[in-house]
Amino acid sequence: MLALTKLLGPHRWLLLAAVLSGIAHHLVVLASAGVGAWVVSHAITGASADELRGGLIALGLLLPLLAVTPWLESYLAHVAAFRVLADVRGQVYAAFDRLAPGYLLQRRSGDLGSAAIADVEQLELWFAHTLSPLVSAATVPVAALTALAVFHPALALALAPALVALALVPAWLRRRAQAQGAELRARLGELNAEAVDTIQGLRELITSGAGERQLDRLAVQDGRLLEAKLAHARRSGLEHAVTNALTTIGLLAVLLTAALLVTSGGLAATFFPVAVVLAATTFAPVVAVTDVARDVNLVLAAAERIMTILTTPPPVTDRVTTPPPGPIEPRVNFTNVRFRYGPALPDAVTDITFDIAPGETVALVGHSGAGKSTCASLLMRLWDVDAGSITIGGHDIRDFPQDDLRRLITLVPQDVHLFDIPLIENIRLGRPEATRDEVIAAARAAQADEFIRGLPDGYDTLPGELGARLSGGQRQRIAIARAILKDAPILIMDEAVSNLDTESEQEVAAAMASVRRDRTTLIIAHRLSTILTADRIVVLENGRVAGIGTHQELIERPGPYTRLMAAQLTGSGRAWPPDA
Ligand SMILES: Nc1ncnc2c1ncn2[C@@H]1O[C@H](COP(=O)(O)OP(=O)(O)OP(=O)(O)O)[C@@H](O)[C@H]1O
Repeated sequence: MLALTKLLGPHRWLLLAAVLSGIAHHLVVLASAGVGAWVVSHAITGASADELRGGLIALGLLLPLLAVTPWLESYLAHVAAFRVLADVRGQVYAAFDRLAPGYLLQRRSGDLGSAAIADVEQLELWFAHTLSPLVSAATVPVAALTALAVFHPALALALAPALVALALVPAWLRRRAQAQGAELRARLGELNAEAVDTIQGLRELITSGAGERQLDRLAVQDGRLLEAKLAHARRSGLEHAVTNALTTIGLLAVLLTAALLVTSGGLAATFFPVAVVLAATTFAPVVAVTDVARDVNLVLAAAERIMTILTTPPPVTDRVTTPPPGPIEPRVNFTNVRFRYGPALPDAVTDITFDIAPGETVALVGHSGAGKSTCASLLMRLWDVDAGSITIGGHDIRDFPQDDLRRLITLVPQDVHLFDIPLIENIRLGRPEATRDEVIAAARAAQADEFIRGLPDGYDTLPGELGARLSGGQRQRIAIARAILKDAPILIMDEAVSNLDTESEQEVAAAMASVRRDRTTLIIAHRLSTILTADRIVVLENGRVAGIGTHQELIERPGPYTRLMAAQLTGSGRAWPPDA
């Protein structure tokens, strides 16, 4: 609950105004019901118009408030809630940005989507529909009990046990409710993740004939969610039944006590309806809050998931605010770098030492899991090294603010993500202020201009409309165009592993040659043709450097490189030596 108030931020005053309007509303209901019952009971016992005037005037004043206060409460609570929701969503996206990708890689994208959208939406229930009724439920009965005690203390005493019992119901079921709330939100997150996974992997599922099995997995997740919902509904139903029973018992107790008091002369008969109406009205805010409070466990679970994201420390933090002075020479040095992904995990890379001279292209090669991507991630400072150092132009990369470091480096990933905005904007992500002509020039250099012009709307085509119609090679050329446009002095390329057709491969190779020109380049290389065009090759084996040199130097020494080449050539069915 404390976490929820922390999320309020500057909107707490608006919510306080909503809460005060809610209290005012319930007090007005209480007062008008009491006064109304008083007027009616006096009217039927023959009171004169003069005697009724005070009550009627009070009713006349109370009626407009009866309409205005609930409207005000609902309006202010919703405005506050929607503003808080927008703020929290912004904080969650900012946290994703801060935590990417170290934390995000460990969570499934559907589950994160669920946290960013559904969990945040769930907070509306708390801010717009629960907080104000909760405060009213705590204050209004006290006022009603006081009013009843003024008529006769026995009436207040008759009502009090039911009210106390009602307040205890949520506490009685709290632990069960909390566990169910956490379970339900987690199951929903899992189902979301499974659904997103299924949609993203549709092509693989269809081509591998595994669609049915995936549907079964989805059904299992769905079943788990259903079970969690049923458990939640059972507890919620029990709470509802107990609340109803206690309300009825409380009302009967007041009725009975009032009747006994009237017959024994302890209470004027005209106050009998007033007492009963007051007692009935007292229960309204309590019942209203137990109604919404039944789902508060869901809100608390959602808030906890959100707070986990907001409070997770980022994998890297800036230790400086300004970059080193002067021009930075694009020379990269890895010196005795060691890194592991978690305290309980083995080293992913150990004692890595190599350098890339300005304008040089170094290819990182090695078996899957050898540590190639880890080296590239460390250079981009997605994680910090555990030992050793990485420098650019002689400056430790930790001595650059992250934004400045990432301006020096551009990445062409294996599988480029295209946003559903026109292709021209997708390329422009490399440099948002670039003109259309500059974008087209970059696309031309990346061998992407021709195929883009061939699309229905050319550069204005939306990738979403194309579905999966852009090939891997075409996507990669768009990423290369982005990189050319960004024009950073250091380039990291993660070459696609999947096979491109020969034509596509030649076009990608030409695009790569164009983007590499005059840039310090680190390529995670998978293709022989790429390896052969590198100035030098760094061979990684089990997270360690197993050889550095030109292709010629490396093939002259039988070792990890020759084994790797032999394995690759056997796989591709090509003859050895490759450069023959
Ligand atoms: N996010 C991660 N969390 C934990 N371990 C990881 C993570 N990423 C990589 N590893 C581990 O670190 C080691 C190096 O992996 P890395 O991805 O750098 O290899 P790679 O040579 O790039 O492989 P590939 O060619 O298959 O991408 C491997 O043992 C891998 O299992």
